[in-house]
Amino acid sequence: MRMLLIHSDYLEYEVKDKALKKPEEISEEQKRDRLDEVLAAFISVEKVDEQNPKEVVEKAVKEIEDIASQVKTKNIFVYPFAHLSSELASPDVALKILKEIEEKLKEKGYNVKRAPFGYYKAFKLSCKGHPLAELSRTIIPGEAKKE
Ligand SMILES: NCC(=O)N[C@H]1[C@@H](O)[C@H](n2cnc3c(N)ncnc32)O[C@@H]1CO
Repeated sequence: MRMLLIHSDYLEYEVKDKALKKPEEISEEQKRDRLDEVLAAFISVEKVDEQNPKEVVEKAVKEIEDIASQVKTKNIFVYPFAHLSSELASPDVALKILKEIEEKLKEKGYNVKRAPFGYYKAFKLSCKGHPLAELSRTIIPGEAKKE
């Protein structure tokens, strides 16, 4: 899994078009949304993550919690982003993993939104520019076989 984490004054998106034949079903409200004072987590779920989704979810949540506490925000935007890797997981596995990251963070008391999966979206972001405002993480499941 590859994550780009941006601490931002806000993130807002608007769904534009389908990017998959069968994108995630969404309500009218989910077609656009916004969160202020947010840690945006742009996530590419990778093929290797399919070997141990549970462990990847746990590691991703831990990394996001760690950074959220450093930048002092409880607002998290989980954003599916297929542009950080050339070895993407299947959409079904990717969506399942992203939903579990969202759920785990909510269980831990974070205010979490997740952008819709399988769409092209316009988005606006206002990076805060401090030294921890732009970070990236690579997560590999421990038992992953080295090919
Ligand atoms: N910027 C627009 C966009 O990325 N759209 C992506 C994601 O919303 C989602 N998607 C598909 N596979 C994946 C994956 N492995 N990891 C994350 N998202 C995925 O499906 C769209 C087309 O690839």
